[in-house]
Amino acid sequence: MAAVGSTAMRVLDDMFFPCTIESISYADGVAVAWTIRYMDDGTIECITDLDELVLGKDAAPPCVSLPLVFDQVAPFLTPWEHATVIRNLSKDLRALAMQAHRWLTLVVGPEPPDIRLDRYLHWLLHLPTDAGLVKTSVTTLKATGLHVTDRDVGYIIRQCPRLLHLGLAYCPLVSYQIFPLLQFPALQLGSLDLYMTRVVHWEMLLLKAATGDIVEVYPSGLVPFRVAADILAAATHASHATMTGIEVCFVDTIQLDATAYVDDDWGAKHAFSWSRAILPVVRISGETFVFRSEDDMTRWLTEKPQWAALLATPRALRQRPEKAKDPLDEQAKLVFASLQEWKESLESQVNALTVAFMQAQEEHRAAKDAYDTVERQRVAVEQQANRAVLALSMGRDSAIELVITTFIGALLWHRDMGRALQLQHFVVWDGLLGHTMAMQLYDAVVRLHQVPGDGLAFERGALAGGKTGRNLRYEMSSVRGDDVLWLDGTESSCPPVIVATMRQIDRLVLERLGAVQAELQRTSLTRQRAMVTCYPGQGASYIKHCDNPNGNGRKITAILYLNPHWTDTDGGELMIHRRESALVTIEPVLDRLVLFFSDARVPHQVAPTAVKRFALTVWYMDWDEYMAAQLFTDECTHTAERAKIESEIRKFES
Ligand SMILES: O=C(O)CCC(=O)C(=O)O
Ligand SMILES: [Fe+2]
Repeated sequence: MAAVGSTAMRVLDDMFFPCTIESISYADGVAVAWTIRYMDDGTIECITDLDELVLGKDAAPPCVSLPLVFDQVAPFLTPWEHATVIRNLSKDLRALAMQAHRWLTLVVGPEPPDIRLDRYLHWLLHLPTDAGLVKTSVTTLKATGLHVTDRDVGYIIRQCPRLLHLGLAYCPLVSYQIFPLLQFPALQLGSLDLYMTRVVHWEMLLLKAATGDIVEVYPSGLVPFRVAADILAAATHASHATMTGIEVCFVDTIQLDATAYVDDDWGAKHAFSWSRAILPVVRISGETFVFRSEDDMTRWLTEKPQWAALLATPRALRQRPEKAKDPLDEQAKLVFASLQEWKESLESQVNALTVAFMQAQEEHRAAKDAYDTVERQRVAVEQQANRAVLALSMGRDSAIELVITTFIGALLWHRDMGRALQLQHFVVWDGLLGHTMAMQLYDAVVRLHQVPGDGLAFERGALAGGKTGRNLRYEMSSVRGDDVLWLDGTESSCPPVIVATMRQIDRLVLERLGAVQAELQRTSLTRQRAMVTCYPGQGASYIKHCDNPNGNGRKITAILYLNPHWTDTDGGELMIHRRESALVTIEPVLDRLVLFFSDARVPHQVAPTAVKRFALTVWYMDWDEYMAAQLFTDECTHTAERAKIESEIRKFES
C-alpha cells in the first residue's frame, strides 16, 4: 500500500504522468481520496478513484522536468495557445519527446481540428531525448490537427527509423509520391494507413498561361472538388475567361459564408473562408477546382497578375460572348415558344372549364333542390287528392266526387288517371278534343243522323246478343231507347273527324292509360268498332246495366259526349252506381270523356233525356277474354243463354 510521499503514475487516457502522493483522506478507516502532486509542473489534484493511480516501484519519476520542456516549446506558441493549450499538452509533449526515436507506430489524427500543431511536431522530431528514460513504444500521438504534407511525412519517416506503421487520418494533402518511401530499404516502415485522407496525384500545379509563363499553384490552395462542378452548374451568372486550356469562371450567385463547409468527393468536409460572393472556379483539362480561401487565391494571383485583373472585373466578364446564331437553335426556340404558348392556352382552357364545371355543378345542385321541393309539393297534393277521392268514392257526395275526379284528371293526368281508375273504377276527362274539333265531330254526327248515306244509317239500339253477341238480340225502347250507328272507320263515307277521334281515344287508352294502369298493363287491349248513339229525346233512357256482365270481353267503356247545348233540364245524365246505393251523376256535355271498367264493378244507366242526346262510345276488349267467349261458347250454352234472355224479355214486358 502506498504511503504519503511515495511515487506513483496517474493514468489518464492511457497516458502516464509521474506524481507523488501528498496526503490520503479516510472515511470510517477506508481511504477515499488521494491528493497527488505532478512531478512535471508541481500541480496538485485530488483523486477519488484508486484505479487512476499506478503505485509501486515502477512508478519512477522521469528525469525531464516541465520547465525545461516548456521553455523549449514556448517560442513556437501563439499567445492564445500559450495561454490555453500548453498546460494540457505539456504532459503529452514531454512524454512523447522522450520517445520519438523509438516510435514503432504513429497515428496522426484530426483532433482538435482548429489547433495547428505542426510546429510542435517539428520541434518534437528534433528534440534531443534521453533513451534511458523513455518507454519502448508509444502507440498514439494525440497532438493532432496537423497540416501534414508529403514533406512532413518524409520528415517523420526519416526521424523515426524504427517506425513500423504510420497512420494518417484526415491529412488532406498527401500525394502518391510518398508511397515509394515504403519501399525504401533503409526504412522499416511496413504500412501506411490513410484514413479519410485525400491523396492527390500532384504536389504542385503548374499552370501555363497564355504568355507562356508558368504559374505555380500548391495543392494546399487549390483542391479539386466535385462540388465545384456543382457550384458551376448551379450558377446562373458566371463569367468566363480562357487561357491556354485553363478556364476561369467567376461565379457570383453562390454566397459562401466565411465558415461554409463543402463536402469534397471523398466525403470530407472542407471549410471555405470566403467573405465575398464571387468565387473563382478554375477548370483545367476538364477538372474543376476552387480555392479554399481567399488567402490561397491571393497567393495564386500574386504569382500571375493577369488573373487578378480577371477577378477585378468579373462583372464586366459576366456577359458571355454572343455566339453565332445557329439556325437550328433558332428553329428550336420558335418551336419551344409555340409549344409554350400552346401549353399556356391549354392551361387557361382547363382553368376556364374547371370554373364552368364548378358553376354547372352549382346550378345543378340548385336545380335539383328546386326540383326536390316541387316534387315534394306534388306528392303532397297527390296524397291529399287521393285521400279526398278515396273518401268521396266511399259514396258520401257524388257531386263533389265528380268535381274532384275531374280536377284530378285535369291536374295529374295519365298517371293519376290510372290511379283514379284503380280507386273508383271510372274517370271523367273534360276537353279531350278541344272545342273546335269537338264541334266538328258533333256536326258530323248530327249530319249522319239526319242524312244517312252510303249505308251509314242509325238503327234501333239492340239488347243482349248473349256472351258472343251473336245470340238472341232484341229491341226494347223502355230498356234502351237510343239509335245507334256502328263504324269501324274504314267506311268510305265515314267522316274523317270520327276516325281522328277514335285515334285520339286509342292514344289515351291504349298508349297512355294502358302503360300506367296496372290492370290494363296485364291485359292485351284491342278496340272494337265505334258506336255513335243518339237518344232521340221524349224520355229515352237506358236502364241500369253492366256492359260486360258475363265475360263477353269488354274491358273498358269509353264514352265521348257530344251535346254542346246541354242544360240541367235536358236530362240524359250518365248515372254510375256506387256502393251503398250512392250515385255519381255525369252530365253528357260536349267533349267530356268518361272511362270505366265495363264489368260488374261499374253498373250504370242513362237518365231519361228530354232532348236529342249524342255520344260516341268505344269498347276496349280484353282480347283473351273476348276470344275465349267467341271460341268456347258451345251450342248448349247458346241454348241456355237464349232461354235466359227470353225470360228476361218476358220479365221486362210484364
Ligand atoms: O251513353 C251513355 O251515357 C251510356 C250508354 C250505355 O251505357 C251503353 O250504351 O251501354
Ligand atoms: Fe252501358
